[in-house]
Amino acid sequence: MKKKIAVLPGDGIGPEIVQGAIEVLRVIEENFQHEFEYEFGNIGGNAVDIDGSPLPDKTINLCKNSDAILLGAVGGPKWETLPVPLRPEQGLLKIRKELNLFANLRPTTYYESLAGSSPLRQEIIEGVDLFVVRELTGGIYFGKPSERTTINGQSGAVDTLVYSKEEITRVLEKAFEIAQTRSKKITSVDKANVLESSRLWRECANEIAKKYPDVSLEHMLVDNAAMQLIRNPKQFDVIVTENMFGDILSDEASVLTGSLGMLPSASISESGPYLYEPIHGSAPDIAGQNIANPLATILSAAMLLRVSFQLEEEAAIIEKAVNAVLDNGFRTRDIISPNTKIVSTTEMVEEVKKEIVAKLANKLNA
Ligand SMILES: NC(=O)c1ccc[n+]([C@@H]2O[C@H](COP(=O)([O-])OP(=O)(O)OC[C@H]3O[C@@H](n4cnc5c(N)ncnc54)[C@H](O)[C@@H]3O)[C@@H](O)[C@H]2O)c1
Ligand SMILES: CC(C)[C@H](C(=O)O)[C@@H](O)C(=O)O
Ligand SMILES: [Mg+2]
Repeated sequence: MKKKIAVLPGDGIGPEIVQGAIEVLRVIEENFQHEFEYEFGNIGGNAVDIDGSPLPDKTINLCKNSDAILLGAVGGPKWETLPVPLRPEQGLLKIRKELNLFANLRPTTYYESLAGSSPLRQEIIEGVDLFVVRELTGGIYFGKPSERTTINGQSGAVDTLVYSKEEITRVLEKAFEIAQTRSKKITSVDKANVLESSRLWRECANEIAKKYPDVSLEHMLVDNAAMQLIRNPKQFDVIVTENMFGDILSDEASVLTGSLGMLPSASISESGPYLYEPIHGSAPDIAGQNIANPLATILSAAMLLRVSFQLEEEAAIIEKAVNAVLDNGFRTRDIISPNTKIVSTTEMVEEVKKEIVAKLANKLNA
């Protein structure tokens, strides 16, 4: 099968981790007789430098004409003082909006061998398996006005949190569908004690819940949810929430697995193409040193195979290989713990590739 993947490495550690994920995809191609075509595009700060825009038209066209998109991360100090339209993050927000990627799926899985890398006690995180569904194209990230202004003669600023019923409903529907395939429990997170948009969100959730009688719905205020995620994360299965709450809670959830460098994501629309990226950023503090953890991006590539290309076996073998590499004690610095072996980004990628090949050989010999 020939499929086209748009590859947007972005900034900071983006190119290093995306390179790793592509190498893993190539091993899958060779061993499963697939053919993927990779076409590269600029996004973020590098696109500002090269094309004068954080999301050039040619990148949008490339994405629209591909079967799936793999993205690294954008941003960095170099571009922080640019005018808003030229900020790297604007490129990311715009591609999400252009492709109508309204639901961002962020699974958080417990890895037994990483228990020692989490600041939380093993009994708290053991067996955690939660799935954040984050609304991605609405809310305070996109509401207008968003600008500097004058308030009572003083300089001020305004951002606008706005949601239509349709925007809320479609992401909630998606979350209920996902919950039906898992343990049939949803926690809808909001701030309905304060925000009108959250009260609408809660109403919509209650309405949709009637269509899914097999799924149990609970509501939780976001401040409590942030605390419960650390106190007792195993109470959660699917968490559905609006854009900014989902951004914050999913970074928090990554601590349960041991590191931000472990969490993949898929951003989906009604029609595709879908976009896959790690949940972390461009990590300027460690960029260019070959020490970043490539596993979140490799796991994002696995999600791409599963969700966009329906290649379940191929996705699963990548995930199993990642597990095995961790079990074998290989660690980038962010997940180091006693009695493990520190490896570089490229060495970690090599270990994952070796494990995939070894697993396939074992299967053949079985
Ligand atoms: N999706 C994206 O492209 C995305 C997401 C978040 C932040 N950003 C951007 O990234 C830049 C840096 O933001 P930040 O520092 O707040 O967040 P960040 O996620 O880049 O980094 C936070 C911390 O986690 C570490 N980290 C992140 N990914 C890692 C990995 N794969 N391996 C090892 N350590 C890792 C970093 O070294 C840093 O200490 C900003 O410009 C921000 O806007 C982009
Ligand atoms: C870089 C930023 C715009 C982005 C977001 O807030 O969505 C990031 O934090 C993420 O989680 O993908
Ligand atoms: Mg984020």
